Amino acid sequence: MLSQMGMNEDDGKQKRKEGGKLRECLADVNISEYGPASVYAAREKVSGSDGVMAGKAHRLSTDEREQLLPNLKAVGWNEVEGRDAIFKEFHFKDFSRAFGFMTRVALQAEKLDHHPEWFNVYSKVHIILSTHECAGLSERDINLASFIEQVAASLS
Ligand SMILES: C[C@H](O)[C@H](O)[C@H]1CNC2=NC(N)=NC(=O)C2=N1
Repeated sequence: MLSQMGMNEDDGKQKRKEGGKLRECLADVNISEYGPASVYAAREKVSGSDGVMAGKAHRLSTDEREQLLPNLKAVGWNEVEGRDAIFKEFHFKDFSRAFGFMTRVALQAEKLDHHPEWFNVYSKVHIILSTHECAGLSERDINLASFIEQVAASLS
């Protein structure tokens, strides 16, 4: 089977080892905490009667930006030219850690109902955050960026 895929026995062992690393990266992720029930419960908790997330995301004011953006810029986030959004490129030791990072962020994004725009190639992850509903940066982006920084720090 391995030879059909152009791999030898050692390659197979390496792939199995890397797969184990991915499982390691996710070992402390409590999936049940992010299960569908808790996702909808979380939305229920914050959404109004019409099911929309409470507090429509408003674009950050100038004062809010002056207060909130410097901390993110200090850890490598940058404003996107020509768009009201922020961007950061993350580098990990290998694909397993990069994908473990994305998995944890994805689960939280689903729980918050606020999702990143992202690109992954092997150990690199590019993330852009902006709020589609207000076509710009909102507090939801700041909150998600803060969560993303915590996960990245735990996998560095
Ligand atoms: C229907 C769904 O709740 C909305 O489309 C959510 C989903 N995730 C989202 N993610 C982002 N980044 N911005 C949004 O406005 C947004 N809206």
